[in-house]
Amino acid sequence: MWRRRLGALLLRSPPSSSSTAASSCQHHRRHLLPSEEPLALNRLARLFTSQAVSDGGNSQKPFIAFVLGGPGSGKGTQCTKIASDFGFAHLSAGDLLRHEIASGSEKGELILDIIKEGRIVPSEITVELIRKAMETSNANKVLIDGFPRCEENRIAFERTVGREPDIVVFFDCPEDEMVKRLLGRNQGRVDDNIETIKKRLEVFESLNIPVVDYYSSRGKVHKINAMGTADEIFEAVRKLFSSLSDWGRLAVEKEKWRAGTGTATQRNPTDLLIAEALEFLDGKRVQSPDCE
Ligand SMILES: Nc1ncnc2c1ncn2[C@@H]1O[C@H](COP(=O)(O)OP(=O)(O)O)[C@@H](O)[C@H]1O
Ligand SMILES: Nc1ccn([C@@H]2O[C@H](COP(=O)(O)OP(=O)(O)O)[C@@H](O)[C@H]2O)c(=O)n1
Ligand SMILES: [Mg+2]
Repeated sequence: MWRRRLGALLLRSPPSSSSTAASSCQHHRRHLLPSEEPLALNRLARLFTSQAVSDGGNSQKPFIAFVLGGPGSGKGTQCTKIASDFGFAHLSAGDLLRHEIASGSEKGELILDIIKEGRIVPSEITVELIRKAMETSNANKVLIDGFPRCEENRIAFERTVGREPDIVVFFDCPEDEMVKRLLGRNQGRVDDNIETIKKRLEVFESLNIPVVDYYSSRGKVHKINAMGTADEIFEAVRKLFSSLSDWGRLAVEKEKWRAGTGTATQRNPTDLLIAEALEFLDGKRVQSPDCE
């Protein structure tokens, strides 16, 4: 039985319902470059797991996922679900900016004017809000929702925080669907009107898609088709994060095994299981007679 379960786990391909941007992109095909290097899944998964089991959230180096997509593509909705099922802190750049407006600060007035016009707030303001929120949350896994919106955002983040994200999740949604969702959002937002929405869509195409292309060329983008119900979309999202978590556990076992717990003569069923995982992770096909 354990063998059958292991076989099923091992033979499952790496994230399947999402895809790296190199594969078909229904709504933004023309923008996305093929990945220059494949996503280093083992390394990524190991990092995901080691952060997930780190000691009480004191890690200095959280696992960072940027969550991108056009306005109304469902970033916020999906982030809430990921945070609740996978233990991420959810930092929404837009929410941080709106809190700053609500605080009545001088900066808040400038931010309000920019948001009303659908433009992008200066990077130093947004990056500083995100940096503080990361520090305060002290989380070991962080979703940064709606950021970076432009190359300037991206460069400012990487300079200030000193690193790139571990993955980028991109919600791919057709424009007419985004407009429909935004007009129905009904949260009293100053920017959910048709005039500002048009401007936001232009800004998305001209400034945000280049950021997706950049991370795509770095092999970091997982594209999710954002059409369907929120629950259907979350099934694809769940598979992506579950794969990272499953593969991460196997990678940890591999390291333990390599550290010397199993020799050929001492193998018990657990050692065999780990040996199979080892072979698979090393890129060899596992002979698993209990599975098809
Ligand atoms: N899959 C979906 N189908 C229909 N409506 C959705 C879906 N996902 C989110 N929504 C709704 O669309 C609006 C925009 O979603 P939101 O998560 O705020 O998107 P974003 O953060 O990308 O702007 C919200 O009113 C939300 O309830
Ligand atoms: N990185 C960011 C994120 C948001 N913003 C501003 O905040 C507005 C709302 O962002 P948001 O992420 O809440 O919007 P949605 O895409 O979720 O609808 C954007 O249109 C920008 O004006 C920004 O300037 N820089
Ligand atoms: Mg949002």
